[in-house]
Amino acid sequence: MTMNEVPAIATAPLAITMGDPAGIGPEIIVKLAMDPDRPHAPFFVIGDTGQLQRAADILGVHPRIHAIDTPAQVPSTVPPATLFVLQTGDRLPTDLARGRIDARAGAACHAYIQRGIDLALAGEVAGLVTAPIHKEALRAAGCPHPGHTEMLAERSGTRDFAMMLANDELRVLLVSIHVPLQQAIAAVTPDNELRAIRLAHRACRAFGIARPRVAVAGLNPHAGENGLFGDEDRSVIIPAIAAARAEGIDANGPWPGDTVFMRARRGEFDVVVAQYHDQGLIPVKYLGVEQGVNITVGLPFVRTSVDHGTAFDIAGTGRADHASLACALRQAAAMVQAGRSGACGQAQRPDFIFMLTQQDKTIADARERLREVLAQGVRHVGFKDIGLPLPQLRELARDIRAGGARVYLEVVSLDEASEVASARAAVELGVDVLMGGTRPEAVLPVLRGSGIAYYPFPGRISGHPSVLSGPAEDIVASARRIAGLEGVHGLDLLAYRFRGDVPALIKAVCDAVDKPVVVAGSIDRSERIAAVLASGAAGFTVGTAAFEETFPAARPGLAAQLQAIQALLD
Ligand SMILES: NC(=O)c1ccc[n+]([C@@H]2O[C@H](COP(=O)([O-])OP(=O)(O)OC[C@H]3O[C@@H](n4cnc5c(N)ncnc54)[C@H](O)[C@@H]3O)[C@@H](O)[C@H]2O)c1
Ligand SMILES: N[C@H](C(=O)O)[C@H](O)COP(=O)(O)O
Repeated sequence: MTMNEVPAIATAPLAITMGDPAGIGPEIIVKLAMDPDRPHAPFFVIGDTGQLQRAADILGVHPRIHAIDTPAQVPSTVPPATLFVLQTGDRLPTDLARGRIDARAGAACHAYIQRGIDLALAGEVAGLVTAPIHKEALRAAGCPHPGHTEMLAERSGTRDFAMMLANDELRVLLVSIHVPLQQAIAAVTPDNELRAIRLAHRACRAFGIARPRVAVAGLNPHAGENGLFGDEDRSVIIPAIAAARAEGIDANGPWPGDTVFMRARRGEFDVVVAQYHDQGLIPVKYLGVEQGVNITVGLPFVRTSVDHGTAFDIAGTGRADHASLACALRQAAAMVQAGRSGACGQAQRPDFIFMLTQQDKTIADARERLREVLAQGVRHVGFKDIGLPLPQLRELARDIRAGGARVYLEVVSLDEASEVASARAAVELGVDVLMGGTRPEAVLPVLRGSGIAYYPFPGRISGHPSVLSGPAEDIVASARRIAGLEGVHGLDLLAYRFRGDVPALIKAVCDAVDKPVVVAGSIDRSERIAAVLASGAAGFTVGTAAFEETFPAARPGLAAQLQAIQALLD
Protein backbone atom coordinates (compact mmCIF):
# COMPACT_ATOMS: atom_id res chain seq x y z
CA MET A 1 0.00 0.00 0.00
CA THR A 2 1.08 3.62 -0.33
CA MET A 3 1.93 5.57 2.77
CA ASN A 4 -1.04 7.88 2.60
CA GLU A 5 -3.67 6.27 0.56
CA VAL A 6 -5.93 3.29 0.27
CA PRO A 7 -4.36 -0.14 0.72
CA ALA A 8 -4.02 -1.88 -2.64
CA ILE A 9 -5.52 -5.22 -1.68
CA ALA A 10 -7.87 -5.86 -4.55
CA THR A 11 -10.11 -8.30 -2.72
CA ALA A 12 -9.99 -7.01 0.84
CA PRO A 13 -13.42 -6.44 2.36
CA LEU A 14 -14.59 -3.42 4.29
CA ALA A 15 -14.90 -3.82 8.05
CA ILE A 16 -17.91 -2.44 9.93
CA THR A 17 -17.13 -1.91 13.59
CA MET A 18 -20.25 -2.73 15.61
CA GLY A 19 -20.20 0.39 17.79
CA ASP A 20 -21.65 0.53 21.28
CA PRO A 21 -23.55 -2.73 21.87
CA ALA A 22 -26.06 -0.86 24.05
CA GLY A 23 -26.93 1.47 21.17
CA ILE A 24 -28.52 0.97 17.77
CA GLY A 25 -25.35 -0.34 16.09
CA PRO A 26 -26.26 -4.05 16.16
CA GLU A 27 -29.79 -3.33 14.90
CA ILE A 28 -28.77 -1.17 11.96
CA ILE A 29 -26.11 -3.70 10.96
CA VAL A 30 -28.66 -6.51 10.92
CA LYS A 31 -31.09 -4.31 8.98
CA LEU A 32 -28.33 -3.57 6.47
CA ALA A 33 -27.63 -7.28 6.02
CA MET A 34 -31.34 -7.96 5.41
CA ASP A 35 -31.74 -5.08 2.94
CA PRO A 36 -31.86 -6.38 -0.65
CA ASP A 37 -30.80 -2.92 -1.88
CA ARG A 38 -27.72 -2.66 0.34
CA PRO A 39 -24.43 -1.68 -1.35
CA HIS A 40 -22.74 -4.70 -2.88
CA ALA A 41 -19.29 -4.14 -1.42
CA PRO A 42 -17.95 -7.12 0.52
CA PHE A 43 -18.02 -6.40 4.24
CA PHE A 44 -17.89 -8.06 7.61
CA VAL A 45 -18.49 -6.96 11.17
CA ILE A 46 -15.94 -6.53 13.92
CA GLY A 47 -18.10 -7.11 16.97
CA ASP A 48 -20.01 -9.65 18.98
CA THR A 49 -22.10 -12.44 17.46
CA GLY A 50 -24.35 -12.67 20.53
CA GLN A 51 -25.32 -9.00 20.32
CA LEU A 52 -26.03 -9.26 16.60
CA GLN A 53 -28.16 -12.36 17.15
CA ARG A 54 -30.08 -10.50 19.82
CA ALA A 55 -30.65 -7.58 17.47
CA ALA A 56 -31.94 -10.04 14.86
CA ASP A 57 -34.32 -11.49 17.48
CA ILE A 58 -35.59 -8.00 18.33
CA LEU A 59 -36.19 -7.34 14.65
CA GLY A 60 -37.73 -10.78 14.11
CA VAL A 61 -35.38 -11.61 11.23
CA HIS A 62 -33.05 -14.54 10.61
CA PRO A 63 -29.71 -13.58 9.11
CA ARG A 64 -27.04 -16.27 8.80
CA ILE A 65 -24.33 -15.18 11.22
CA HIS A 66 -20.93 -16.74 10.50
CA ALA A 67 -18.01 -16.28 12.85
CA ILE A 68 -14.73 -15.81 10.99
CA ASP A 69 -11.12 -15.78 12.15
CA THR A 70 -9.71 -13.50 9.48
CA PRO A 71 -11.03 -11.01 6.88
CA ALA A 72 -9.61 -13.27 4.17
CA GLN A 73 -12.55 -15.61 4.82
CA VAL A 74 -15.07 -13.05 3.58
CA PRO A 75 -16.20 -13.90 0.04
CA SER A 76 -16.03 -11.17 -2.60
CA THR A 77 -19.82 -11.34 -2.86
CA VAL A 78 -21.56 -11.48 0.48
CA PRO A 79 -24.82 -13.44 0.09
CA PRO A 80 -28.09 -11.74 1.09
CA ALA A 81 -29.14 -11.92 4.73
CA THR A 82 -25.65 -12.94 5.78
CA LEU A 83 -23.25 -11.49 8.30
CA PHE A 84 -19.63 -12.46 8.68
CA VAL A 85 -18.40 -11.54 12.14
CA LEU A 86 -14.90 -11.29 13.55
CA GLN A 87 -15.63 -11.85 17.22
CA THR A 88 -13.55 -9.32 19.13
CA GLY A 89 -13.12 -8.45 22.78
CA ASP A 90 -14.86 -10.09 25.73
CA ARG A 91 -18.19 -11.73 24.92
CA LEU A 92 -20.90 -9.55 26.37
CA PRO A 93 -23.96 -10.85 28.23
CA THR A 94 -26.73 -11.24 25.68
CA ASP A 95 -29.11 -9.46 28.05
CA LEU A 96 -26.87 -6.36 28.25
CA ALA A 97 -29.27 -3.47 28.81
CA ARG A 98 -29.94 -1.41 25.70
CA GLY A 99 -30.00 2.36 25.95
CA ARG A 100 -27.71 2.67 28.97
CA ILE A 101 -24.15 3.82 29.49
CA ASP A 102 -22.13 0.74 30.37
CA ALA A 103 -18.36 0.58 30.76
CA ARG A 104 -18.38 -2.99 29.40
CA ALA A 105 -20.01 -1.74 26.23
CA GLY A 106 -17.52 1.13 26.05
CA ALA A 107 -14.60 -1.30 26.38
CA ALA A 108 -16.09 -3.55 23.73
CA CYS A 109 -16.55 -0.84 21.12
CA HIS A 110 -13.04 0.41 21.87
CA ALA A 111 -11.71 -3.10 21.17
CA TYR A 112 -13.63 -3.25 17.85
CA ILE A 113 -12.12 0.02 16.69
CA GLN A 114 -8.60 -0.95 17.71
CA ARG A 115 -8.91 -4.24 15.84
CA GLY A 116 -10.22 -2.35 12.82
CA ILE A 117 -7.28 0.05 12.85
CA ASP A 118 -4.79 -2.80 13.05
CA LEU A 119 -6.42 -4.56 10.11
CA ALA A 120 -6.59 -1.37 8.07
CA LEU A 121 -2.95 -0.52 8.70
CA ALA A 122 -1.97 -4.05 7.76
CA GLY A 123 -3.98 -3.75 4.53
CA GLU A 124 -6.20 -6.69 5.50
CA VAL A 125 -9.31 -4.60 5.13
CA ALA A 126 -9.99 -2.06 2.42
CA GLY A 127 -11.33 0.46 4.90
CA LEU A 128 -13.39 0.98 8.03
CA VAL A 129 -17.05 1.86 8.38
CA THR A 130 -17.92 2.63 11.97
CA ALA A 131 -21.26 2.22 13.75
CA PRO A 132 -21.87 4.72 16.54
CA ILE A 133 -20.17 4.73 19.90
CA HIS A 134 -21.32 6.44 23.07
CA LYS A 135 -18.60 8.77 24.20
CA GLU A 136 -19.47 8.57 27.90
CA ALA A 137 -19.39 4.77 27.76
CA LEU A 138 -16.03 4.98 26.06
CA ARG A 139 -14.76 7.26 28.79
CA ALA A 140 -16.27 4.99 31.49
CA ALA A 141 -14.11 2.24 30.00
CA GLY A 142 -11.03 4.41 30.48
CA CYS A 143 -10.53 5.45 26.87
CA PRO A 144 -9.17 9.03 26.76
CA HIS A 145 -10.25 9.78 23.19
CA PRO A 146 -13.37 11.85 22.59
CA GLY A 147 -14.33 9.94 19.46
CA HIS A 148 -13.29 7.66 16.63
CA THR A 149 -11.62 10.45 14.68
CA GLU A 150 -9.03 11.30 17.28
CA MET A 151 -8.44 7.62 18.08
CA LEU A 152 -7.92 6.71 14.44
CA ALA A 153 -5.57 9.63 13.88
CA GLU A 154 -3.44 8.85 16.91
CA ARG A 155 -3.14 5.12 16.26
CA SER A 156 -2.25 5.66 12.62
CA GLY A 157 0.26 8.40 13.36
CA THR A 158 -1.74 10.97 11.38
CA ARG A 159 -1.16 14.60 12.30
CA ASP A 160 -3.16 16.39 9.66
CA PHE A 161 -6.69 15.07 9.75
CA ALA A 162 -10.19 16.43 9.89
CA MET A 163 -13.81 15.43 10.25
CA MET A 164 -15.92 15.89 7.17
CA LEU A 165 -19.67 15.33 7.00
CA ALA A 166 -21.27 14.98 3.63
CA ASN A 167 -24.58 14.26 2.03
CA ASP A 168 -25.89 14.72 -1.47
CA GLU A 169 -26.24 18.46 -0.94
CA LEU A 170 -23.43 19.59 1.34
CA ARG A 171 -19.84 18.83 2.25
CA VAL A 172 -18.54 20.32 5.48
CA LEU A 173 -15.11 20.01 7.07
CA LEU A 174 -14.42 21.14 10.63
CA VAL A 175 -11.51 23.22 11.92
CA SER A 176 -11.91 21.68 15.40
CA ILE A 177 -13.90 18.64 16.49
CA HIS A 178 -14.76 17.42 19.97
CA VAL A 179 -13.67 20.28 22.20
CA PRO A 180 -15.53 22.71 24.45
CA LEU A 181 -16.73 25.77 22.58
CA GLN A 182 -14.21 28.04 24.29
CA GLN A 183 -11.39 25.78 23.11
CA ALA A 184 -12.88 25.73 19.63
CA ILE A 185 -12.62 29.50 19.52
CA ALA A 186 -9.02 29.29 20.72
CA ALA A 187 -8.39 26.77 17.94
CA VAL A 188 -9.09 29.39 15.31
CA THR A 189 -5.39 29.85 14.55
CA PRO A 190 -3.59 30.49 11.26
CA ASP A 191 -2.14 26.96 11.22
CA ASN A 192 -5.45 25.25 11.95
CA GLU A 193 -7.27 27.32 9.36
CA LEU A 194 -4.74 26.64 6.65
CA ARG A 195 -4.60 22.95 7.52
CA ALA A 196 -8.40 22.67 7.34
CA ILE A 197 -8.53 24.49 4.00
CA ARG A 198 -5.84 22.23 2.56
CA LEU A 199 -7.58 19.10 3.79
CA ALA A 200 -10.91 20.27 2.39
CA HIS A 201 -9.24 20.91 -0.96
CA ARG A 202 -7.49 17.54 -0.90
CA ALA A 203 -10.65 15.65 0.04
CA CYS A 204 -12.62 17.23 -2.77
CA ARG A 205 -9.86 16.39 -5.22
CA ALA A 206 -10.13 12.80 -4.02
CA PHE A 207 -13.85 12.96 -4.78
CA GLY A 208 -12.96 13.84 -8.37
CA ILE A 209 -13.46 17.61 -8.24
CA ALA A 210 -10.64 19.04 -10.34
CA ARG A 211 -10.63 22.55 -8.88
CA PRO A 212 -12.57 22.51 -5.63
CA ARG A 213 -14.24 25.73 -4.52
CA VAL A 214 -13.53 25.91 -0.81
CA ALA A 215 -15.70 28.31 1.17
CA VAL A 216 -14.61 29.22 4.68
CA ALA A 217 -17.24 30.10 7.25
CA GLY A 218 -16.60 33.01 9.58
CA LEU A 219 -16.39 32.52 13.32
CA ASN A 220 -18.34 35.52 14.54
CA PRO A 221 -21.81 36.76 13.60
CA HIS A 222 -21.73 38.03 10.03
CA ALA A 223 -18.08 36.96 9.83
CA GLY A 224 -17.26 39.72 12.29
CA GLU A 225 -18.71 42.51 10.16
CA ASN A 226 -15.24 43.97 9.63
CA GLY A 227 -14.25 43.79 13.28
CA LEU A 228 -17.53 45.03 14.68
CA PHE A 229 -18.43 41.64 16.26
CA GLY A 230 -15.02 40.08 16.85
CA ASP A 231 -11.66 40.16 15.20
CA GLU A 232 -10.73 36.52 14.39
CA ASP A 233 -12.35 36.60 10.96
CA ARG A 234 -10.25 39.57 9.95
CA SER A 235 -7.00 38.83 11.77
CA VAL A 236 -6.77 35.04 11.44
CA ILE A 237 -9.11 33.60 8.83
CA ILE A 238 -8.55 36.12 6.05
CA PRO A 239 -4.72 35.69 6.09
CA ALA A 240 -5.11 31.90 6.12
CA ILE A 241 -7.36 32.08 3.08
CA ALA A 242 -4.79 34.30 1.37
CA ALA A 243 -2.05 31.78 2.18
CA ALA A 244 -4.16 28.96 0.73
CA ARG A 245 -4.84 30.98 -2.39
CA ALA A 246 -1.10 31.57 -2.76
CA GLU A 247 -0.75 27.77 -2.91
CA GLY A 248 -3.22 27.66 -5.74
CA ILE A 249 -6.26 26.56 -3.70
CA ASP A 250 -9.51 28.19 -4.72
CA ALA A 251 -10.42 29.24 -1.17
CA ASN A 252 -12.67 32.15 -0.35
CA GLY A 253 -14.43 33.82 2.56
CA PRO A 254 -14.82 34.13 5.43
CA TRP A 255 -18.51 34.05 4.71
CA PRO A 256 -21.17 34.61 7.37
CA GLY A 257 -21.94 31.25 8.94
CA ASP A 258 -25.67 31.79 8.73
CA THR A 259 -25.76 31.85 4.94
CA VAL A 260 -22.67 30.05 3.66
CA PHE A 261 -24.28 26.59 3.90
CA MET A 262 -27.35 27.76 2.00
CA ARG A 263 -25.04 29.04 -0.74
CA ALA A 264 -23.06 25.79 -0.82
CA ARG A 265 -26.30 23.82 -1.03
CA ARG A 266 -27.31 25.93 -4.01
CA GLY A 267 -24.07 24.89 -5.72
CA GLU A 268 -21.86 27.92 -5.21
CA PHE A 269 -19.14 25.97 -3.31
CA ASP A 270 -17.93 22.38 -3.24
CA VAL A 271 -17.09 22.33 0.45
CA VAL A 272 -17.47 24.57 3.47
CA VAL A 273 -14.79 24.78 6.15
CA ALA A 274 -16.75 25.28 9.36
CA GLN A 275 -15.13 26.83 12.39
CA TYR A 276 -16.44 24.40 15.02
CA HIS A 277 -18.45 21.21 15.48
CA ASP A 278 -22.01 22.48 15.71
CA GLN A 279 -21.60 25.23 13.14
CA GLY A 280 -20.74 22.58 10.58
CA LEU A 281 -22.81 19.61 11.66
CA ILE A 282 -26.15 21.28 12.25
CA PRO A 283 -26.72 22.13 8.58
CA VAL A 284 -25.80 18.60 7.48
CA LYS A 285 -27.83 16.76 10.12
CA TYR A 286 -30.76 19.14 9.70
CA LEU A 287 -31.10 17.75 6.19
CA GLY A 288 -31.66 14.35 7.80
CA VAL A 289 -29.28 11.92 9.48
CA GLU A 290 -30.44 9.21 7.09
CA GLN A 291 -28.50 10.66 4.17
CA GLY A 292 -25.31 11.83 5.85
CA VAL A 293 -21.88 10.26 6.09
CA ASN A 294 -18.98 11.13 8.35
CA ILE A 295 -15.58 10.83 6.64
CA THR A 296 -12.20 11.14 8.32
CA VAL A 297 -9.95 13.06 5.96
CA GLY A 298 -6.17 12.57 6.05
CA LEU A 299 -5.91 8.99 7.36
CA PRO A 300 -3.74 6.43 5.60
CA PHE A 301 -6.88 4.33 5.00
CA VAL A 302 -10.52 4.90 4.20
CA ARG A 303 -12.84 5.54 7.14
CA THR A 304 -16.47 6.48 6.96
CA SER A 305 -19.18 6.44 9.59
CA VAL A 306 -22.84 6.99 10.17
CA ASP A 307 -23.63 10.62 10.91
CA HIS A 308 -25.83 9.84 13.89
CA GLY A 309 -25.15 8.62 17.39
CA THR A 310 -26.14 5.63 19.49
CA ALA A 311 -29.78 6.77 19.76
CA PHE A 312 -30.20 5.26 23.22
CA ASP A 313 -33.78 6.53 23.26
CA ILE A 314 -34.79 3.98 20.62
CA ALA A 315 -32.09 1.29 21.03
CA GLY A 316 -33.65 -2.15 21.30
CA THR A 317 -36.98 -1.08 19.82
CA GLY A 318 -36.15 -2.00 16.21
CA ARG A 319 -37.06 1.51 15.03
CA ALA A 320 -33.57 2.66 14.05
CA ASP A 321 -33.06 3.51 10.39
CA HIS A 322 -30.01 1.91 8.73
CA ALA A 323 -29.91 4.38 5.81
CA SER A 324 -26.88 6.33 7.05
CA LEU A 325 -24.96 3.07 7.55
CA ALA A 326 -25.79 2.07 3.98
CA CYS A 327 -24.56 5.49 2.79
CA ALA A 328 -21.36 5.10 4.82
CA LEU A 329 -20.71 1.65 3.34
CA ARG A 330 -21.41 2.91 -0.18
CA GLN A 331 -19.16 5.93 0.33
CA ALA A 332 -16.31 3.81 1.69
CA ALA A 333 -16.57 1.41 -1.24
CA ALA A 334 -16.50 4.34 -3.67
CA MET A 335 -13.44 5.80 -1.99
CA VAL A 336 -11.62 2.46 -2.07
CA GLN A 337 -12.55 2.02 -5.71
CA ALA A 338 -11.34 5.52 -6.56
CA GLY A 339 -8.05 4.76 -4.83
CA ARG A 340 -7.60 1.52 -6.77
CA SER A 341 -8.58 2.72 -10.17
CA GLY A 342 -6.47 5.82 -9.92
CA ALA A 343 -9.59 7.91 -10.42
CA CYS A 344 -10.30 10.98 -8.37
CA GLY A 345 -6.70 11.82 -7.65
CA GLN A 346 -6.20 8.86 -5.30
CA ALA A 347 -4.16 6.70 -7.62
CA GLN A 348 -2.20 3.84 -6.18
CA ARG A 349 1.01 5.43 -7.22
CA PRO A 350 3.93 5.54 -4.85
CA ASP A 351 4.68 8.67 -2.90
CA PHE A 352 7.51 10.68 -4.42
CA ILE A 353 9.65 11.86 -1.52
CA PHE A 354 12.07 14.53 -2.58
CA MET A 355 15.21 14.68 -0.46
CA LEU A 356 16.99 18.00 -0.11
CA THR A 357 20.21 16.06 -0.02
CA GLN A 358 23.27 15.24 -2.06
CA GLN A 359 25.59 12.31 -1.46
CA ASP A 360 23.70 11.50 1.74
CA LYS A 361 24.00 14.98 3.25
CA THR A 362 21.44 17.73 3.58
CA ILE A 363 22.43 20.50 1.20
CA ALA A 364 23.56 23.82 2.59
CA ASP A 365 20.92 25.85 0.72
CA ALA A 366 18.06 23.46 1.47
CA ARG A 367 15.64 26.20 2.52
CA GLU A 368 16.19 28.16 -0.68
CA ARG A 369 15.79 25.11 -2.92
CA LEU A 370 12.67 24.08 -1.00
CA ARG A 371 10.71 26.90 -2.64
CA GLU A 372 11.34 25.41 -6.09
CA VAL A 373 10.33 21.98 -4.83
CA LEU A 374 7.04 23.12 -3.32
CA ALA A 375 6.25 25.14 -6.41
CA GLN A 376 6.34 21.89 -8.39
CA GLY A 377 3.62 20.41 -6.17
CA VAL A 378 5.92 17.99 -4.36
CA ARG A 379 4.21 17.13 -1.09
CA HIS A 380 6.73 14.79 0.55
CA VAL A 381 10.02 16.46 1.38
CA GLY A 382 12.91 15.14 3.40
CA PHE A 383 16.43 15.73 4.58
CA LYS A 384 19.16 13.75 6.34
CA ASP A 385 20.53 13.93 9.83
CA ILE A 386 23.94 14.90 8.45
CA GLY A 387 24.83 18.18 6.74
CA LEU A 388 23.09 20.95 8.65
CA PRO A 389 22.99 21.82 12.36
CA LEU A 390 19.79 21.26 14.30
CA PRO A 391 18.64 24.91 14.41
CA GLN A 392 18.76 25.05 10.61
CA LEU A 393 16.95 21.72 10.33
CA ARG A 394 14.30 23.15 12.63
CA GLU A 395 13.72 26.05 10.26
CA LEU A 396 13.74 23.71 7.29
CA ALA A 397 11.16 21.38 8.86
CA ARG A 398 8.97 24.37 9.69
CA ASP A 399 9.19 25.65 6.11
CA ILE A 400 8.34 22.25 4.65
CA ARG A 401 5.30 21.95 6.87
CA ALA A 402 4.22 25.51 6.18
CA GLY A 403 4.42 24.64 2.48
CA GLY A 404 1.84 21.92 2.97
CA ALA A 405 4.23 18.99 2.63
CA ARG A 406 4.96 16.04 4.89
CA VAL A 407 8.34 16.21 6.58
CA TYR A 408 10.76 13.27 6.40
CA LEU A 409 14.04 12.89 8.28
CA GLU A 410 16.32 10.07 7.15
CA VAL A 411 18.98 8.81 9.53
CA VAL A 412 22.24 7.93 7.83
CA SER A 413 24.48 8.25 10.88
CA LEU A 414 25.99 4.87 11.53
CA ASP A 415 26.72 4.73 15.25
CA GLU A 416 24.08 4.07 17.88
CA ALA A 417 24.53 7.29 19.84
CA SER A 418 24.05 9.41 16.69
CA GLU A 419 21.06 7.34 15.60
CA VAL A 420 19.31 7.82 18.93
CA ALA A 421 20.22 11.52 18.93
CA SER A 422 18.67 11.84 15.47
CA ALA A 423 15.49 10.15 16.69
CA ARG A 424 15.35 12.72 19.49
CA ALA A 425 15.88 15.44 16.93
CA ALA A 426 13.00 13.99 14.87
CA VAL A 427 10.72 14.35 17.89
CA GLU A 428 11.95 17.86 18.56
CA LEU A 429 11.49 18.90 14.93
CA GLY A 430 8.06 17.29 14.83
CA VAL A 431 8.76 15.48 11.55
CA ASP A 432 6.01 13.33 10.13
CA VAL A 433 8.20 10.39 9.17
CA LEU A 434 11.52 9.18 10.54
CA MET A 435 13.30 7.00 8.01
CA GLY A 436 16.49 5.00 8.15
CA GLY A 437 18.70 3.86 10.96
CA THR A 438 19.21 0.24 11.85
CA ARG A 439 18.45 0.05 15.55
CA PRO A 440 14.70 0.10 16.03
CA GLU A 441 14.98 -1.33 19.54
CA ALA A 442 16.95 1.75 20.60
CA VAL A 443 14.84 4.24 18.64
CA LEU A 444 11.32 3.03 19.40
CA PRO A 445 11.35 4.12 23.08
CA VAL A 446 12.36 7.62 21.92
CA LEU A 447 9.49 7.81 19.46
CA ARG A 448 6.80 6.38 21.73
CA GLY A 449 3.76 8.66 21.85
CA SER A 450 5.26 11.11 19.33
CA GLY A 451 2.90 10.20 16.47
CA ILE A 452 5.91 9.97 14.13
CA ALA A 453 5.73 7.24 11.50
CA TYR A 454 8.90 5.16 11.63
CA TYR A 455 10.55 3.44 8.63
CA PRO A 456 13.95 1.94 9.58
CA PHE A 457 16.38 0.29 7.15
CA PRO A 458 16.31 -3.47 6.83
CA GLY A 459 19.63 -5.25 6.23
CA ARG A 460 23.23 -4.34 6.92
CA ILE A 461 24.14 -0.71 6.17
CA SER A 462 27.64 0.71 6.07
CA GLY A 463 29.65 3.66 4.75
CA HIS A 464 28.87 7.07 3.33
CA PRO A 465 27.04 7.24 1.00
CA SER A 466 25.40 4.22 2.60
CA VAL A 467 25.63 0.77 1.08
CA LEU A 468 23.26 -2.15 1.64
CA SER A 469 25.18 -5.39 1.84
CA GLY A 470 24.61 -9.08 2.45
CA PRO A 471 22.72 -11.78 0.58
CA ALA A 472 19.19 -10.86 -0.50
CA GLU A 473 17.72 -13.58 1.75
CA ASP A 474 19.30 -11.95 4.81
CA ILE A 475 17.87 -8.57 3.83
CA VAL A 476 14.41 -10.08 3.41
CA ALA A 477 14.70 -11.84 6.77
CA SER A 478 15.76 -8.59 8.40
CA ALA A 479 12.84 -6.80 6.72
CA ARG A 480 10.44 -9.38 8.09
CA ARG A 481 11.79 -9.08 11.59
CA ILE A 482 11.83 -5.29 11.70
CA ALA A 483 8.41 -4.91 10.08
CA GLY A 484 7.03 -7.21 12.78
CA LEU A 485 7.99 -4.80 15.55
CA GLU A 486 5.23 -2.78 17.14
CA GLY A 487 5.80 0.90 16.45
CA VAL A 488 7.50 0.29 13.10
CA HIS A 489 5.19 1.66 10.43
CA GLY A 490 7.13 0.65 7.33
CA LEU A 491 10.59 0.08 5.89
CA ASP A 492 13.19 2.23 4.16
CA LEU A 493 14.88 -0.08 1.66
CA LEU A 494 18.20 1.21 0.29
CA ALA A 495 17.59 -0.92 -2.76
CA TYR A 496 19.86 0.63 -5.36
CA ARG A 497 22.72 0.63 -2.90
CA PHE A 498 22.62 -3.18 -3.09
CA ARG A 499 24.88 -5.07 -5.48
CA GLY A 500 22.62 -7.69 -6.98
CA ASP A 501 19.23 -8.05 -8.62
CA VAL A 502 17.61 -4.91 -7.23
CA PRO A 503 14.11 -5.24 -8.76
CA ALA A 504 13.94 -8.79 -7.39
CA LEU A 505 15.05 -7.57 -3.97
CA ILE A 506 12.42 -4.80 -3.89
CA LYS A 507 9.71 -7.25 -4.87
CA ALA A 508 10.86 -9.85 -2.35
CA VAL A 509 10.83 -7.31 0.49
CA CYS A 510 7.44 -5.88 -0.54
CA ASP A 511 6.01 -9.39 -0.69
CA ALA A 512 7.53 -10.43 2.61
CA VAL A 513 6.08 -7.66 4.78
CA ASP A 514 2.60 -6.29 5.24
CA LYS A 515 3.77 -2.74 5.93
CA PRO A 516 4.63 -0.06 3.37
CA VAL A 517 8.11 -0.11 1.85
CA VAL A 518 9.87 3.03 0.65
CA VAL A 519 12.62 2.49 -1.87
CA ALA A 520 15.54 4.84 -1.31
CA GLY A 521 19.03 5.53 -2.54
CA SER A 522 20.42 6.20 -6.01
CA ILE A 523 17.15 6.35 -7.92
CA ASP A 524 18.57 8.26 -10.84
CA ARG A 525 16.87 7.07 -14.04
CA SER A 526 13.49 6.21 -15.45
CA GLU A 527 14.04 2.44 -15.32
CA ARG A 528 14.55 2.57 -11.60
CA ILE A 529 11.32 4.45 -11.07
CA ALA A 530 9.61 1.92 -13.34
CA ALA A 531 10.94 -0.85 -11.09
CA VAL A 532 9.51 0.93 -8.05
CA LEU A 533 6.14 1.26 -9.78
CA ALA A 534 6.18 -2.41 -10.73
CA SER A 535 7.07 -3.54 -7.23
CA GLY A 536 4.08 -2.13 -5.38
CA ALA A 537 6.36 -0.09 -3.11
CA ALA A 538 4.70 2.65 -1.11
CA GLY A 539 7.10 5.39 -2.00
CA PHE A 540 10.56 6.26 -3.24
CA THR A 541 13.09 8.96 -2.63
CA VAL A 542 15.15 11.00 -5.05
CA GLY A 543 17.76 13.57 -4.03
CA THR A 544 21.22 13.69 -5.58
CA ALA A 545 20.04 12.62 -9.05
CA ALA A 546 17.66 15.57 -9.41
CA PHE A 547 20.34 18.04 -8.36
CA GLU A 548 22.76 16.42 -10.78
CA GLU A 549 20.02 16.48 -13.42
CA THR A 550 20.29 12.85 -14.47
CA PHE A 551 16.64 12.48 -15.55
CA PRO A 552 15.89 13.37 -19.19
CA ALA A 553 13.98 16.65 -18.95
CA ALA A 554 12.63 19.39 -21.17
CA ARG A 555 14.87 22.05 -19.67
CA PRO A 556 17.86 22.32 -17.37
CA GLY A 557 17.24 22.91 -13.68
CA LEU A 558 15.68 21.31 -10.65
CA ALA A 559 12.11 22.24 -11.51
CA ALA A 560 12.30 20.40 -14.83
CA GLN A 561 13.81 17.37 -13.08
CA LEU A 562 10.93 17.28 -10.62
CA GLN A 563 8.43 17.58 -13.45
CA ALA A 564 10.13 14.75 -15.31
CA ILE A 565 10.04 12.48 -12.26
CA GLN A 566 6.38 13.25 -11.58
CA ALA A 567 5.52 12.62 -15.23
CA LEU A 568 6.95 9.12 -14.88
CA LEU A 569 4.30 8.41 -12.25
CA ASP A 570 1.31 9.35 -14.38
N1 LIG B 1 -20.44 8.11 14.70
C1 LIG B 1 -20.55 8.12 16.02
O1 LIG B 1 -19.94 7.31 16.68
C2 LIG B 1 -21.41 9.16 16.69
C3 LIG B 1 -22.03 10.18 15.98
C4 LIG B 1 -22.81 11.11 16.65
C5 LIG B 1 -22.98 11.00 18.02
N2 LIG B 1 -22.35 10.00 18.68
C6 LIG B 1 -22.55 9.79 20.12
O2 LIG B 1 -23.80 9.15 20.33
C7 LIG B 1 -24.30 9.49 21.61
C8 LIG B 1 -25.73 9.95 21.50
O3 LIG B 1 -25.75 11.17 20.77
P1 LIG B 1 -27.03 12.07 20.54
O4 LIG B 1 -28.14 11.62 21.45
O5 LIG B 1 -26.59 13.45 20.59
O6 LIG B 1 -27.42 11.83 19.04
P2 LIG B 1 -28.11 10.62 18.31
O7 LIG B 1 -27.80 10.77 16.87
O8 LIG B 1 -27.74 9.33 18.94
O9 LIG B 1 -29.68 10.84 18.55
C9 LIG B 1 -30.31 12.05 18.20
C10 LIG B 1 -31.77 11.75 17.79
O10 LIG B 1 -31.77 11.16 16.51
C11 LIG B 1 -32.45 9.91 16.54
N3 LIG B 1 -31.70 8.98 15.68
C12 LIG B 1 -30.35 8.89 15.61
N4 LIG B 1 -30.03 7.94 14.75
C13 LIG B 1 -31.15 7.43 14.26
C14 LIG B 1 -31.45 6.39 13.32
N5 LIG B 1 -30.49 5.69 12.71
N6 LIG B 1 -32.75 6.10 13.06
C15 LIG B 1 -33.72 6.80 13.68
N7 LIG B 1 -33.52 7.79 14.56
C16 LIG B 1 -32.24 8.10 14.85
C17 LIG B 1 -32.40 9.47 18.00
O11 LIG B 1 -33.44 8.55 18.29
C18 LIG B 1 -32.48 10.79 18.72
O12 LIG B 1 -33.83 11.16 18.82
C19 LIG B 1 -23.33 10.52 22.17
O13 LIG B 1 -22.41 9.90 23.03
C20 LIG B 1 -22.63 11.06 20.95
O14 LIG B 1 -21.37 11.56 21.23
C21 LIG B 1 -21.59 9.08 18.05
N1 LIG C 1 -19.11 14.57 15.76
C1 LIG C 1 -19.68 13.40 15.19
C2 LIG C 1 -21.14 13.62 14.93
O1 LIG C 1 -21.76 14.34 15.66
O2 LIG C 1 -21.66 12.99 14.02
C3 LIG C 1 -19.59 12.23 16.12
O3 LIG C 1 -19.39 12.61 17.42
C4 LIG C 1 -18.74 11.14 15.67
O4 LIG C 1 -17.38 11.43 15.88
P1 LIG C 1 -16.31 10.31 15.59
O5 LIG C 1 -16.51 9.89 14.19
O6 LIG C 1 -15.01 10.98 15.81
O7 LIG C 1 -16.53 9.22 16.57
